[in-house]
Parts: sequence; structure tokens; C-alpha cells
Amino acid sequence: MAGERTGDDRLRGRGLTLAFGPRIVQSDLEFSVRTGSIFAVMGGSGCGKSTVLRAMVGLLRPAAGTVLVDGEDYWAAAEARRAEIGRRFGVLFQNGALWSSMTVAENVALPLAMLTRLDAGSIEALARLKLSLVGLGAAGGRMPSELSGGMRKRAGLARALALDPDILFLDEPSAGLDPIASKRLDDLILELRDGLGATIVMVSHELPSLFAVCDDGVFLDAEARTAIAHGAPRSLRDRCDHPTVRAFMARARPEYAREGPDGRR
Ligand SMILES: Nc1ncnc2c1ncn2[C@@H]1O[C@H](COP(=O)(O)OP(=O)(O)OP(=O)(O)O)[C@@H](O)[C@H]1O
Repeated sequence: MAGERTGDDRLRGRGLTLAFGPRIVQSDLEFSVRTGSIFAVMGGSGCGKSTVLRAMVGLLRPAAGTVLVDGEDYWAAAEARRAEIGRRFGVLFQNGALWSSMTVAENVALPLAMLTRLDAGSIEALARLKLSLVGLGAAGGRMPSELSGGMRKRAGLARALALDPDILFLDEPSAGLDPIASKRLDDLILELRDGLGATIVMVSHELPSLFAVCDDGVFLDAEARTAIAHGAPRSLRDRCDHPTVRAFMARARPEYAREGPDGRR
């Protein structure tokens, strides 16, 4: 069953309920993210994907339920322990969230300067390394405003990678990118999983990226205010019978809007 712990789960949502005041956005979410997998948080606009991500990275306390990290209850932990666990997280926010008054290299160096005791030379060298990892080796001296949208995403990713996280959270990594830049980012995400062994949680409604990179996922519904399907985007596309999931996936395969993958209407 979705959400059951199998021993190699890096993250798990357990009865996770997110609310803003009295307004419940999502309730009773159960999901498991296997170590070394790329997990998709899917669903239409406004259903609560980013909100769920915020609860997973420690920015929003759930109204009920919790997130387990390697089996440890993140939200029951003391603040200092949560900060310690959070050091293992790398987060790429929707707009890259770079500091506009700093160069790209300074942006990447910032978490290293704030959260490690490394000397300035090592920090500079590490920032350069992370930038070359995302193909921005030559752009360290530029200001964020001088980068294209795709480059800004990659710079944000380099910063998310600064502290060698073993769990990466990516909020709409390919939104607004052209198909080629988006494909390049997909390849980079796969390399991060395969090369660095990172576990990746990705919020997205970019279907080609979801199909290309994600091994598993959860589909959230705004009306039901909970998960209505679990599984890899590709298998939801090919096998899920839920009309909302079908309609969502049909944007990529228009024939599915008329009939199901098994030929049923
Ligand atoms: N800080 C907040 N205070 C109150 N309501 C909020 C807040 N942040 C988000 N919401 C509401 O919660 C709901 C879910 O928002 P969220 O951004 O998580 O959705 P999403 O699925 O990520 O959307 P999108 O795909 O459009 O980015 C929305 O109705 C939104 O208006």
C-alpha cells in the first residue's frame, strides 16, 4: 500500500495535513520516497504541491501528521535537531531565489560560508566545482540578472548542491524553460541521482519532465484535498483510471482524453 515503510525509504509522509488557518489544503497524505529515487509531487495548479514541499523541508509545520526522514519524526524533533536534519536537504525554489546583489559564485558560496567552517579559498573552490557540475563553470562572476531563466535555475541548483545534500527538493525546476533547456535540466537531475546517489523530490506539472525522470510519485487533488493516485508518472499515464488523473495526463497524450489506454471510453 502507498505510504507503507519498506526499510529503504528516505522520506515518508504520514497522515500529513497542511492548512492555512482553518483552510485545509491537503489532508491525510501517505507517501514514501525510496532512497535514491526521483519522486514526483503532481497535481493541478493550486492543489498544494508547493505547500507539501514546504512541510517536507521544514518551512511549514503540518496541522496534523508528520514527515519521517530515515524513519525519524522530523516534526516531533527539537528545533536544533530539525536544523541538523535540514543540513542534509538541498532546496531549489521555484524562481531560483538567488540574491540579486551577489554574483552567481557568491550565491553558491553563501551556504558554505554560513554553515561550514571552511576557509575562503576552499569555499571558492567548492562553489566553482558546483557551478561546473551544472554547466555554469564560466558564469560565476555574473550577476543573476545577467543569466537566462534556464541558467538561473541551474545556478539555484548549484546552490542547493553546495552542502552535498542527500535529499534534493526541486520546486518546478523546468517551468518556463524551452524544451531543450528543460531536457538538459532533466538529464542533470538524472545525473544527480545516478552520480551522487541523491534522493530527489520534485514538484512539477511539466509532463515531459515527469515522464522522463520520475520513478514514483503522488498525485494531489484540489477538490478531494488529498492524494487520489500513487505511482510513477508514466504508469499513471498508462494505467490510472481516475478521471482527474487521466485528464491531467491527457495533455501529453490527447488520445487518452477520448479513450483510456486499454481502449475503454
Ligand atoms: N502562505 C499562504 N497563506 C495562505 N494560503 C496559502 C499560502 N500559500 C499557499 N496558499 C494556498 O494554498 C493552496 C495551495 O497552494 P500551493 O502553492 O501549494 O499550490 P501548488 O499546487 O503548488 O500550485 P501551483 O502549481 O500553481 O504552483 C492555494 O490555494 C494557495 O492559495
